[in-house]
Amino acid sequence: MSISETTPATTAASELPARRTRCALPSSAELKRELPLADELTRTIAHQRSAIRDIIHGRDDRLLVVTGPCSIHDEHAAMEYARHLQELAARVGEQLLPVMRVYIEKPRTTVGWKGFAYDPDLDGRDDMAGGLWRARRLMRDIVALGVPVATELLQPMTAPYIDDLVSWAAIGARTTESQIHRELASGFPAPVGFKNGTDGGIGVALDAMAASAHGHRFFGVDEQGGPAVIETAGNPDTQLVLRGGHQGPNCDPGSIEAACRALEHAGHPPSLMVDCSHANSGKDPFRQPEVFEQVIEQRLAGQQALTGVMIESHLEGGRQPMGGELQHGVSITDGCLDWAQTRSLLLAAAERLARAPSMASAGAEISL
Ligand SMILES: O=C[C@H](O)[C@H](O)COP(=O)(O)O
Ligand SMILES: C=C(OP(=O)(O)O)C(=O)O
Repeated sequence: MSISETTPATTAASELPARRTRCALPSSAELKRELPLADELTRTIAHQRSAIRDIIHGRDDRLLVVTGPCSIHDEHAAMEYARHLQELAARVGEQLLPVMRVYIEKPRTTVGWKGFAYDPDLDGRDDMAGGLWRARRLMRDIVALGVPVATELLQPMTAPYIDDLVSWAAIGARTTESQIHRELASGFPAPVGFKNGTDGGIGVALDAMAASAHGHRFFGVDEQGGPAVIETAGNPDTQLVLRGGHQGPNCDPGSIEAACRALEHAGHPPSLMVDCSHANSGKDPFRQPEVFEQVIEQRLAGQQALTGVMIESHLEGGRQPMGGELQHGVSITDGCLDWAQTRSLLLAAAERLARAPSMASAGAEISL
């Protein structure tokens, strides 16, 4: 369902003021009080973040695997996926560190459904208070399974509602160049991946890494919801994410080597993630395994800069339009690879990496 189907733009333009307050929201401190994190979960998340930092900085040679739906739209399906990932992680944990995509906001090229945090009931009412509450509860339930959570940081105001739950965050291709998102990343308490721009240019992501490594002061909202000057320390744990661009993919060995040279030139560590979806797969979700295989081949050939991979994956493959009766476990945004194929792909990769002499875990057996 697009926004234009729920809020007629012509009516809004002629009968409503250009901007108005629709309703109040709880502050992030209030939501965190309503849905608190137990000390044990806080420790689990600290451990997950530290494991991801170790991978990004080359202290742990496992492959970080950020996998999960393009967007969350159904908590039951998301929990089903999380339980599958929990089971798989126990089998591949020596070689791979699976992290679940729990994307509650979607950047749109023009207009469209903006995600679970905005419109959790998929009915155009935009119950954003309910969306934040349900998103926080869902992330907490997923972390309680021991599955680390990844998300995209899009609207700076939503981050404080979930920042204690996320172990890896992305800044998307449409916002990597934005100063506001670099400031946000500079104070985010977990590693952050910057995507290359939609045109394929990696310069904006390298600049973003440099900008977010610095501390910033900027206009924001404090935990109580009041206007405030926010001060950040700078985030040293950032990573380039290659997602392809208008000219096509950028995950071949030549592009990876060029990206490594550019990282080195900009003074960043040689560590990057390949997004198997988006322009790297020509937006065909079923081509993600080819891209994934390219990453594994390069790792096995000694390319240690490839520290992470991203897959858009759901219980079932493909995508479906919004509106009408929805099929369980099928994406309503970008097409996804189905869980069965995702599972086989990850088990086979773990098996191959386990046999690679350069891996710390060489020799470990994966039961297929
Ligand atoms: O990953 C998701 C999409 O590619 C991104 O949100 C843009 O979507 P759109 O082009 O359908 O708006
Ligand atoms: C929107 C996404 O990606 P990108 O920013 O690369 O388009 C995404 O991963 O959901």
